[in-house]
Amino acid sequence: MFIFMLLVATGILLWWCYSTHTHLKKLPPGPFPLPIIGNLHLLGNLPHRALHKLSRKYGSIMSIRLGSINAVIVSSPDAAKLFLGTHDAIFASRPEVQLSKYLYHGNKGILLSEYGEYWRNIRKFCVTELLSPVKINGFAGMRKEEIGWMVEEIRVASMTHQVVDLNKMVGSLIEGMTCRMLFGKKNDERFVFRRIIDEFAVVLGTVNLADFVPMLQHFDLQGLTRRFKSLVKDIDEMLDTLITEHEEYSLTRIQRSDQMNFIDILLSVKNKYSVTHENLSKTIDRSTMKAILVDMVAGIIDTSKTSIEWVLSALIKHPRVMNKLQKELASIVGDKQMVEETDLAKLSYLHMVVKETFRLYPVAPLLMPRESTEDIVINGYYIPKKTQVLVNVWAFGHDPQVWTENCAEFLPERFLHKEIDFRGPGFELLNFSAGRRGCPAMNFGLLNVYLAVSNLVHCFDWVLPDGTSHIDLDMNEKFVSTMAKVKPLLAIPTYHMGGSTV
Ligand code: HEM
Repeated sequence: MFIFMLLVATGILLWWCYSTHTHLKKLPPGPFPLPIIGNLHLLGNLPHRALHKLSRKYGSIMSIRLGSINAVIVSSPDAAKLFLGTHDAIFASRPEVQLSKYLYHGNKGILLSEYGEYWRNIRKFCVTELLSPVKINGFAGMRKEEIGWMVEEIRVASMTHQVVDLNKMVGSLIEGMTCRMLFGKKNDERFVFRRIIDEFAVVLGTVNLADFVPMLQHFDLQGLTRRFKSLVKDIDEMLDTLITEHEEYSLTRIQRSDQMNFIDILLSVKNKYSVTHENLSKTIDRSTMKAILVDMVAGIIDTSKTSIEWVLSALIKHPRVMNKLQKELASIVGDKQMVEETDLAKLSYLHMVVKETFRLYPVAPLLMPRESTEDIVINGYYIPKKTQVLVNVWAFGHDPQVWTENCAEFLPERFLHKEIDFRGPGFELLNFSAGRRGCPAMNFGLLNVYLAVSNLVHCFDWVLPDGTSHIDLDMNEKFVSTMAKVKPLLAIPTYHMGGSTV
């Protein structure tokens, strides 16, 4: 009898172990991986589109293998809610990449640091000391000046009906504003900011195969290690010189807090007690300062300039929407020559236009990779520790189940009387991501976009060169450090003065 009972108990135990085990091991469905490269060959030049296509077959939580890395692709707002909402803490880390070893001074910044105490402190520090509304408002005068110069440059070009390269024009605006905010100046004959920033964008945007197939790290087949080293040397040299100058200069002047750039602020809080950086007082050293400044350059420039170019392109492509926005601007801004930051909250149609553009043309279509720090079961699927998670917001924006059958249409009015926003409560518009790791500068990012777009549309009418019809404007995208237009936006301006054409 005892032996019989023992056998039954053992049987039950084995069955329980087996069923639990198989339940836990049920990975999300996905395409069959090849040896070494896994599914890398399926991604193509536009991975957000390729992954969207695959997710139609395998579902909104899909497994994929990127070289030797396990990844999960999340392709619907409901699924995103599980990963970036309900279980955000487990997916709040970043995978280790080769770039951070060289560029981020041993992961001393926010962007690529792993989740933990250091990242928490440095993020809190940046949000409070650098990116707070008060600090960002302190640069309003500088932004107004830069926008004014850009408008004047385009006004002069309009007098001779010149074609304006809006990609370059907006790029210079954002770079100028960023360099002044970070370093206190935008030109320095010793460094070519533009060259360093451009190279940085290329390096950030290149998919480094060695991150997925580690054995390739020894060969540097793409020449990226060489480029990382040379770039980091240039950046270090530039930032070291600028920081030393600020240190020397700050000894000889009394600064007003509204005139302090980011280097000034970082130097002023270094070694001082503050509730926001209590735990950091020992760690805000020169390399941390450099890592933070590099993060800011990476966070601001490409995202802002690419977003602005997409919004302008969408407006030129859709004259009805452009007209309606110009009317809104005329009614709110009136005869004033320029749109001011205080006008922006009243421009509700502008907000809808930006949402609609971000839905169809997200600059970060796969957000930024996250990595799980624990094993977890989600929707019945086992997701092992150290799985990479990519959230395909491009797929959300093109899903008729989320936006109805007219989802391919550019229709800002779809947001009228709807509670859909970048801030939630839903996960439909996830361009700035969500949860602990979500973009810490969303309001500032949107401010740059609203300000540049509203002024370019209030001050000018735009037509395409060579008699090209708006219908033929090329809206194709490429996947680089951001999702950018393949062809830069070129257009001919006509100047407006207080709403009337000059
Ligand atoms: C249109 C503008 C912008 C867009 C669309 C955007 C989007 C994003 C996205 C998708 C992430 C990844 C979040 C995640 O992993 O969940 C991110 C992170 C980040 N962004 Fe932005 N961003 C913008 C502007 C800015 C600006 C202006 C700054 C800086 C001043 C900035 C600084 C950062 C930083 C530091 C992170 C890393 C956060 C972390 O890892 O904890 N971004 N952003």
